[in-house]
Amino acid sequence: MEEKDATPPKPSTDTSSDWARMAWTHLDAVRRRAPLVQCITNLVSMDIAANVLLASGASPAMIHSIHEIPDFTPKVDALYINIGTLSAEWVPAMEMGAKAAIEVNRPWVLDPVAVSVSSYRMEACLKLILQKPTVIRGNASEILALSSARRISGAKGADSDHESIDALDAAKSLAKSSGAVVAVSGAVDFITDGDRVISCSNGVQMMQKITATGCAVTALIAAFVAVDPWNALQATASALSVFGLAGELGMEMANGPASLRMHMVDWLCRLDEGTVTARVRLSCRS
Ligand SMILES: Nc1ncnc2c1ncn2[C@@H]1O[C@H](COP(=O)(O)OP(=O)(O)OP(=O)(O)O)[C@@H](O)[C@H]1O
Ligand SMILES: Cc1ncsc1CCO
Ligand SMILES: [Mg+2]
Repeated sequence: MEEKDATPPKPSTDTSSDWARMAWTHLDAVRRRAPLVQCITNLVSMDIAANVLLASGASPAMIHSIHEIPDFTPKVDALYINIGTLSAEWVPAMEMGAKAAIEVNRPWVLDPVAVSVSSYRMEACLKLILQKPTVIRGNASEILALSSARRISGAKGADSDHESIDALDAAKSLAKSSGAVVAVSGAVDFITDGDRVISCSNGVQMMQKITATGCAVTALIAAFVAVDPWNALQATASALSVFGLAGELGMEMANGPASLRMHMVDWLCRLDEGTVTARVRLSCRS
């Protein structure tokens, strides 16, 4: 990452236009500094996550072998861990990666995909959370389950069975118990550190019809937090809003989920200052 010490100026966040300006500042910093984001992520998400990171200006690396983590992870700007296609050989890599990132003071971000489907997954996640993730981003069902450390009935596989607002209290409580910023995605995204809550209303419903959009936005959060690690709450909100805005603009040109995916990635690359500052919809709730 170039200009390693140049963090974005801390934005004032009094009005919605200040929040939108903040989102632009973060996106601009990602483009200028091209943070290296290591992804230990599921097999479904690898392509879309890498393309979303590249289009946004970051540098993705899908590297997950325990034989490479000691050499590679200390050099990255952020680490992204996603348990979507968890199996026995991935767990040690995730634990080793999180430990390595923490040792060199790099942010790391967790996506607890389908945490409710098995005790194995829940236990793996709870153990990872002991390694102090900077951010946890999940859908409402995932955050509800993780916050209570219990599998919830009725939760589907990777998709949510709840509205994001239903998981807001759970998100606050998980943020307080884990020390992480917690983001719940959905029609409105909520981002909280346990006290403050930011809401983001960018995005379109059809984003749910593209597999691994949630995984991809968590990867993007890692890139945004890499350029502003001391303001993880704000950086996470910026990433969600920029991603949602790319979805809105993409939807204007799309015929369905497959073309939305393509246009969304194009828009992540094309977004300019005027569009971001005019169309990002972030606000402080608390
Ligand atoms: N109803 C909706 N309206 C607008 N945007 C939405 C809606 N539902 C989801 N999104 C957006 O889609 C993206 C993915 O969120 P979602 O909650 O679907 O993640 P997820 O369930 O973890 O996805 P996956 O596991 O498939 O990766 C987020 O950017 C979110 O803001
Ligand atoms: C569909 C699916 N199954 C495991 S991971 C994944 C991608 C969305 O989370
Ligand atoms: Mg998910």
